[in-house]
Amino acid sequence: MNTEFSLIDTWFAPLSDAIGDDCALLDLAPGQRLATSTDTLVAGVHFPPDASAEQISYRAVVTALSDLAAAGAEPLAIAVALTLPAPESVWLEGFAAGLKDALQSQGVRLLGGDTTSGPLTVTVQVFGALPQGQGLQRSGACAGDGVYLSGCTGDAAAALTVMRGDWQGAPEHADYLRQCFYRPQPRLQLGQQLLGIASSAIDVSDGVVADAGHICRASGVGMQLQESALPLSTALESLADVTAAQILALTGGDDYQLLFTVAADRESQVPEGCTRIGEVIAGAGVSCGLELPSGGYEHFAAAPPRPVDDPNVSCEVATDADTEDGLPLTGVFGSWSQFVAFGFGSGLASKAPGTAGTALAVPLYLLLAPLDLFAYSVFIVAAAIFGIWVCDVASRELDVHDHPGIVWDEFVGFWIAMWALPADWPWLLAAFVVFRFFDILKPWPISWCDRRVHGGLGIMLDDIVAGVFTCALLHVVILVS
Ligand SMILES: Nc1ncnc2c1ncn2[C@@H]1O[C@H](COP(=O)(O)OP(=O)(O)O)[C@@H](O)[C@H]1O
Ligand SMILES: Cc1ncc(C[n+]2csc(CCOP(=O)(O)OP(=O)(O)O)c2C)c(N)n1
Ligand SMILES: [Mg+2]
Repeated sequence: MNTEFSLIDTWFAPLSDAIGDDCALLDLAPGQRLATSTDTLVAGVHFPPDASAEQISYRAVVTALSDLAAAGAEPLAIAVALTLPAPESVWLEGFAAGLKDALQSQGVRLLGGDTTSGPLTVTVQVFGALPQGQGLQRSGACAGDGVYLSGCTGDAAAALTVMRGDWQGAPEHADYLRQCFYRPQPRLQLGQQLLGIASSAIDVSDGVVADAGHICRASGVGMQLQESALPLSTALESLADVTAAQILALTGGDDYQLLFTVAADRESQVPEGCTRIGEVIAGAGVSCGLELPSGGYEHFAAAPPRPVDDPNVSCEVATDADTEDGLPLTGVFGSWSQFVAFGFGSGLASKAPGTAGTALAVPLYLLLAPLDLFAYSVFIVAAAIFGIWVCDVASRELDVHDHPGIVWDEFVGFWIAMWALPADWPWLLAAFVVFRFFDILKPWPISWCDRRVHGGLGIMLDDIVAGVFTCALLHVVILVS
């Protein structure tokens, strides 16, 4: 009978010489650093409920090890916590076989774990070693660095659609895609090779754009990605619509490739097989030629993005709306708050939406310029308070924080910049240039507002401060000249 302890003795103890005590002891060589990380997989959330036990355990181990790859650490050992509804021997045999396969193929020891009854859930903690003082992190990317991707993305997300029965288009690729989902290769060797080369790194679990966003937030930078540079597998290329394939490669998670940045003088050292897909820029957020309505997978998000419904036609992230250049128009114009937050459409510019929004703020300013200073001040305060609310509503509706197309903040920032300045062209031009300078380069404390303040206030505050700085600077110019 499979009770808790007999189950452990039967299925897990044979896989390890460290099992049996309250704690496992792991010796590290002198001068080494421990890298450790924990990840949980839940049936129905991380893998289809009908996945085999062998597929589940193998995938749980390799996806958890992927975090060591992202740190550049050498994998040493893992611990596995298993929650399962019933201790069925056949299932446990499969689970132990997948676990053994993963331990052997990845060269790690099983240190121990925990076994409980409940809904099927697998948690894997991984332990790795790094040379003293080294380790790749999400922070460290600098403007001018190249953005690189190891291998192809989008395949695991496409696999999910195949498994759901939503994609019949490419039966010859079905096995390849299933392998991508259930047996991703954690890029452990590549991660170690990147120590001393990459300025930042992350593994792609949530999706390229979402994970690029994690690097941007941790590093205080922005990224410009080129969708045409994305490597696509033959399976993904077989999608009739190349834009749908690119959106899948940008937003589909579960691929466990590495996304990393490299300073210009090290780019020649980037190992083969990695593709330059963009550049780190000053500012914040990730942009690309395609407007993506969602930033990738996030637990508890109102509607987690499902990659493809019918890839031969289009991509789900774009199918719930009439699209133009991949942008869901109903997503933007479906509510008046989005229409306003997107600067009456000016924020839809595919290049430099912030600058496009500021450009529209200029003629709007000319309409306001006849107001006396008191009325103008009241208007700006009202526009700022209204902006906090409307940007919050729009970003919640779109499920993207600080979408680059939201430019009401640029309107208000520019109007603040022009406060009490002469309404003629030299000053308009000066305010435009200086405001864009502050808003794009985000010197402290603008960068702090951008990263640390959230919601509608977070969207507005950095532009308000940039506007105040611009205004102050131009008034100093008036005083001294
Ligand atoms: N419940 C938690 N308690 C403590 N730290 C957590 C918890 N959940 C996530 N974290 C930490 O938050 C960070 C981001 O988590 P996550 O995005 O899941 O990373 P990853 O993609 O590498 O698994 C990691 O440093 C992780 O250790
Ligand atoms: C059945 C099923 N539906 C949807 C997905 C897609 N999915 C679920 S969680 C996730 C993101 C990665 O999981 P998370 O727990 O965030 O991993 P971490 O980033 O912590 O490594 C993705 C893309 C999936 N893997 N399986
Ligand atoms: Mg995690």
